[in-house]
Amino acid sequence: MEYSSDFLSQILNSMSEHIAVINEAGDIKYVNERWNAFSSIQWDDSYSLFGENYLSVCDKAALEGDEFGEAAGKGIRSVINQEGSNFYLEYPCGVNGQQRWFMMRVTPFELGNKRYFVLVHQEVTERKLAEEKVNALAREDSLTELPNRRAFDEFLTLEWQSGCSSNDVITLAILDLDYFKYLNDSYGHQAGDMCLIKIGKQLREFMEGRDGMCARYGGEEFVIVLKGVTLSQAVDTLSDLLVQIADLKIANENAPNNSYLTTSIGVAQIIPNEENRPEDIINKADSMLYKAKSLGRNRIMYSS
Ligand SMILES: Nc1nc2c(ncn2[C@@H]2O[C@H](COP(=O)(O)OP(=O)(O)OP(=O)(O)O)[C@@H](O)[C@H]2O)c(=O)[nH]1
Repeated sequence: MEYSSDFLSQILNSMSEHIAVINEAGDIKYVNERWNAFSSIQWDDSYSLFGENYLSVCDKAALEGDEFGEAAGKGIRSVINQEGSNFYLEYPCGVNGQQRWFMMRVTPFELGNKRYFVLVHQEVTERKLAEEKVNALAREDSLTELPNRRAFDEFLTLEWQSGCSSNDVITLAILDLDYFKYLNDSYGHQAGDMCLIKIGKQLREFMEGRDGMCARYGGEEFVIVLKGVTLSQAVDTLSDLLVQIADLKIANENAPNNSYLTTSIGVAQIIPNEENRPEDIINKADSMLYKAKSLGRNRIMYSS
């Protein structure tokens, strides 16, 4: 069955993707209506790039510091030079002041001994936003809405990497609520949950204006990373936090040490280097926490 060029062009124009075809030199030889419509929103009514060289457009963007322009130019050239059979790239694009995401796919074809390349730009904003949401949820503790252990591990690993070159000291505090089991047993799991939410709020407030992060490490354990502070500054400020938590006067009347909830804190400080690892500061702070617990709780112990 033969198709007229009108028939084929109607099909291409009915597609929601923005389609352009370039030759081996990168010259744009065809664009569909969606491409034109999108170009007119992005630039102006008359400009569609038709007749221009797409590789030059990418190179120009790259020169202006656009990393996606650079990646697009490299990827398209890799297909033209037959280093890869196809290429795709997801990239952000501001449209009417809104951030949108697109995926560009490059696929080659041959016609009359000439090689051409189809560039298909498909909008993927909805999927990208959904992915961002899932990623954010995977790093958040659903009860306290604090970053969770995964987020903390990622943060500490990144800080360690940058600390290895900057030689900046990292302070880690591990907080463990005292006799929390008694609180649960006395007032129920629901009350325990409410208490963890309150502690989460307190830690968020504590971190305001400070460089670092706090997270729920698990159960009734929380972590705080502080940057740019000396050990004595960290101990002073964390001692205040210890008092603030006690001042919440969360009832824990059956606890062996106090009639309201207290916390124990272990603090450690390390300058990251090639020989040490994030686990080292965790282990150090953890052993300080153990010491604080064994010395009677409701206290802070630290190690440089
Ligand atoms: N309500 C509530 N309880 C939790 C949650 N996660 C952990 N817990 C409770 O936290 C308690 C921790 O108990 P333990 O590890 O014995 O520690 P503790 O009673 O705080 O005693 P010390 O740490 O030795 O001072 C357990 O009763 C857990 O069930 C949570 O998300 N919600």
